[in-house]
Amino acid sequence: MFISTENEQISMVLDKGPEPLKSSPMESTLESSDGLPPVPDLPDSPPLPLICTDVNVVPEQQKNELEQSIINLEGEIVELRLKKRRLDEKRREALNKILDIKGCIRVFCRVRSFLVTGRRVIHEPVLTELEKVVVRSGGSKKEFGFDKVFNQAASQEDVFVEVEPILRSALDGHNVCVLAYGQTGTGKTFTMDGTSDQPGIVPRALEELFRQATLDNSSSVSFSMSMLEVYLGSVRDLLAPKPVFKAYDAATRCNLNIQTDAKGTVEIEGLTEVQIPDFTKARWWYNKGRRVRSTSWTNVNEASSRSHCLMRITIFRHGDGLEAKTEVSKLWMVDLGGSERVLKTGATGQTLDEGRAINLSLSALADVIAALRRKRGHVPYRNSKLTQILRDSLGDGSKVLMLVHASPCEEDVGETICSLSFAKRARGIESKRELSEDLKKRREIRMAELEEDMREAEVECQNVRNQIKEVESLLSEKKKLFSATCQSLEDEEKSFVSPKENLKEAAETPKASKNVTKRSVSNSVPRFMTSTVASRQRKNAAEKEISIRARSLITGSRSSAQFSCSQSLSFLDIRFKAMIRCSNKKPRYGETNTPVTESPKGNVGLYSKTTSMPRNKVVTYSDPNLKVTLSRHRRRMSDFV
Ligand SMILES: Nc1ncnc2c1ncn2[C@@H]1O[C@H](COP(=O)(O)OP(=O)(O)OP(=O)(O)O)[C@@H](O)[C@H]1O
Repeated sequence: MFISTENEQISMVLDKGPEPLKSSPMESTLESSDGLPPVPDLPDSPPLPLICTDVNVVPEQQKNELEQSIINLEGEIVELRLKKRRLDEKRREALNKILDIKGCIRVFCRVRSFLVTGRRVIHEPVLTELEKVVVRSGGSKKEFGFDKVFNQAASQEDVFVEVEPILRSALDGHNVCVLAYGQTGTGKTFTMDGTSDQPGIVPRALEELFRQATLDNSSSVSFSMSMLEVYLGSVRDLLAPKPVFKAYDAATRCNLNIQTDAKGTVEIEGLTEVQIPDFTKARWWYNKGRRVRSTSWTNVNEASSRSHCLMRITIFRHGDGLEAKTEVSKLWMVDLGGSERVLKTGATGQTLDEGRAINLSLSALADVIAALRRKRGHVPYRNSKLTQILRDSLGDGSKVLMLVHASPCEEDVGETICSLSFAKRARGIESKRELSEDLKKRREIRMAELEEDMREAEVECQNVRNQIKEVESLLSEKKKLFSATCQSLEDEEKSFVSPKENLKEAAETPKASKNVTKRSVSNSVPRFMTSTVASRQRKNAAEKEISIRARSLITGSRSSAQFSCSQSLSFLDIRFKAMIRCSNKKPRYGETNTPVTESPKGNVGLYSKTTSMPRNKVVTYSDPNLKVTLSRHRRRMSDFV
């Protein structure tokens, strides 16, 4: 029976039980090159079907096919990346338009919950609606509009959901600034940092950034982090190495220089910038910076932040093969110092100075935002360190999100009104309250359309990303297969020794073969494993015997070729193979082969196909019947050996 395994590209002939097999007629007419008689023709045997595959041509053809499919797959990847880029641009555009409609400076309000103080809450002066806060004080009522209001029951998750789109904008290449503003003790630090069980915006944002970055496999995104505080009008590096801090005291606080280049890009001289390869590392650096931040006890908050704490994430978006340039954007997350009436906090001495400095810089921030809102030519960035640092992230093309915090308590009403008025100024003409109902409606419809476009582009983009992943993995498989095929061809070229040469080698004098053995062995094994004179003689004797027996096998005189148990003849022995090949008149590399046959009595026939297989070719059989037959075949061979 002939079985051709498609994958391995080999043909094998297996015995047909007791029925005698006949070698091919063509084979019987061929004369052995070394003068050995040809294998006798068996006239009674039925002619066998012949399936021959030239193993020497197949790898070459396979190599060419693989090469072509690699080229095709690479082309497919390029096209998919282009498509992904177009979809990404579509999504970015839609998001940008949404943010523009919503306003480049968005203002949210969060009203803190009542703290457990033991005091009974008699009157609640602050009422919240979806986009409105109403404050009642001394018989009067004041209303403040916002883009979004978070009431006392709002969770950290609720807040983050609204902040997330602006993070996407930062990843898309815009400079973004998220600011927490409000009176001391209203929950700015709680919103930004949170606690271990209720993480705030910063840890969530870091996690989200890394999540988004891993989604996009075609362009690589990397992040670096810096942290600083603006304390008493000077800039202090929160991630600086320790020795700097040891020498650090009130008089010699680090005062880093702020530089602005011709393009308006801000750089802070000497500010530590650390690479953050993953979320864990980012969190570690962030906690390190937080621990260094200046806080002190006040009447209002026992761990009151006495400075503005700024964290900068620099986003580097390295383009794929098609777009080599790197886009850089900044995401600032700022926990501003508490706006407070210094007398109320009971501050004296240095704490009083800290309060004044905070208020001064907050006022400068309010001026900058007001100037931007009015689109004035001159924006007073230089009035404070805070506004100098944020210069390139507050102006044109940037997105600003201000979270104003308010206290729900009666005794804080005055401060609450101050904070909400600040927010109102910041919102300015962006406020929807100034728009007519009709215009508001049209804007909402447009935003809904854009949001739909964005979602569609996102889903499509994800599909394309998945497709790219699939094609890339297929490509890598093909490449592996290709290099294996090349290697196999190379090995075949190297290992191919013509039958004549083999026979010649086998018949050579012990001296000559000794040299060959010595050379090859000494190159590959340790010295103690090299052959001795006695072992070489034994080997030569065995080789001669192999040669004689193989000849007798070929001529059918099996009885005269009994192998002793102590001598082993490898089925793959190159000389043995060469002789068999020769006796079959096996054509040379690249020519058509003679099929394998096995003699009816279970003894050896010819196996020319297997002998010419590339050495590293792994043959597998998926057909269980074939496995059984092959193992029987192998057993016979070992019986013979
Ligand atoms: N939404 C909230 N839910 C529960 N607790 C809150 C909330 N907001 C603030 N707190 C608690 O109120 C206290 C003061 O909050 P936090 O320190 O965040 O205020 P702050 O505005 O940062 O003050 P400062 O300006 O003095 O630093 C903290 O104990 C905090 O846990």
